[in-house]
Amino acid sequence: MTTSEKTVCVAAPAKVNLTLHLTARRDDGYHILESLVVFAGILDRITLEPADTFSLVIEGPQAHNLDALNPVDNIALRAARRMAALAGRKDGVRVVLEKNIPVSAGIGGGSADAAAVLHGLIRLWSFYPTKAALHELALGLGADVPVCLQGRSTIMEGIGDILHEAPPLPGFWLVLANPGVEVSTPLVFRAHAGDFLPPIRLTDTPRSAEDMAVQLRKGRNDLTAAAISLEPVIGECLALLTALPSCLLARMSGSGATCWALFSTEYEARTAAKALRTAKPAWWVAAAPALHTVDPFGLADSPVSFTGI
Ligand SMILES: C[C@](O)(CO)[C@H](O)COP(=O)(O)OP(=O)(O)OC[C@H]1O[C@@H](n2ccc(N)nc2=O)[C@H](O)[C@@H]1O
Ligand SMILES: Nc1ncnc2c1ncn2[C@@H]1O[C@H](COP(=O)(O)OP(=O)(O)OP(=O)(O)O)[C@@H](O)[C@H]1O
Repeated sequence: MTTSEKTVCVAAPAKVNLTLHLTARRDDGYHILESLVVFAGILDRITLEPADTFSLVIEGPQAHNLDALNPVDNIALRAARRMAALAGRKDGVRVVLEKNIPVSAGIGGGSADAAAVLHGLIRLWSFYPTKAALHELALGLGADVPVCLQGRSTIMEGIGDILHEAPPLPGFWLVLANPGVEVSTPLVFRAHAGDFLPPIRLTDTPRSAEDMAVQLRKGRNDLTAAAISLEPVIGECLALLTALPSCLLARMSGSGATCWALFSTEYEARTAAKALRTAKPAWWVAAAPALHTVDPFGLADSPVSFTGI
């Protein structure tokens, strides 16, 4: 655990939607969805230090993509302020964010950061809100924050607020590829044609990565066509991932543009990632294991870099 007397270090792993079925649109514009979510060993890292005021420092390979954002609008800082309000605290916290996850990429980087801040402040402040209060705070920050807070393979329903434990899943590896375009989640939802089909769930507990891929193949990401209509390069990304040797299945995550390819082994995933990096040197490409249960403090301490490089 990277917790000294004065600082807490927390991991914020990327979220990956293995399926994303939209089943309805609410009057307020939000969509009812059903999604099988896992986490991948690609992380932002957050360090929290006690301070009189709230401040944020962003570093790491993806930091420049947040340069234009006013720090007070950063979801990590918003999460900290709301937690302080819930705790009735008058002091602040200094947040250091190591940004490794691409921004506006469909793999929940901001949501993961927010969830990590909440975990970290619970520890730093020894403040234990009720489960209901914490869930409400998380959902108020964004639809993906509750699942990130949960930090384990989950079937997500409602607008992202209803969470069920996923069936036991096998170990597997992912290659994540982002073709270098930021995609706005609201714009992708808006571009969705509005046809709703029933969700396709895993029928049996998958015995292997291959078995899981066979079952997932019947499932969908219902935002794919909308995202491709906004950024056609996502179609190319999916085609290249699908064609990688040993790839069992490729799909888009969330509202894109990041797509994933599923592999049985680390060796296959790393070999495929290397080939894709050679073909597309300007893209962000990472090989990562699926993490079925996230220990946000233990993972932050991991000697493995988990930064996607
Ligand atoms: C698409 C997913 O990434 C799947 O995991 C999430 O549902 C999106 O989660 P998120 O980025 O945390 O979403 P929010 O920040 O709450 O919402 C951004 C925008 O996405 C759209 N949105 C989001 C979630 C949802 N269930 N229905 C929606 O229509 C809304 O237009 C909303 O204004
Ligand atoms: N800490 C943060 N990390 C990333 N984006 C942030 C952060 N704070 C605020 N944002 C803003 O949030 C928006 C969405 O960013 P994020 O990287 O979370 O998108 P995403 O991966 O598509 O999320 P999701 O998959 O949950 O829809 C961007 O406009 C970005 O400027």
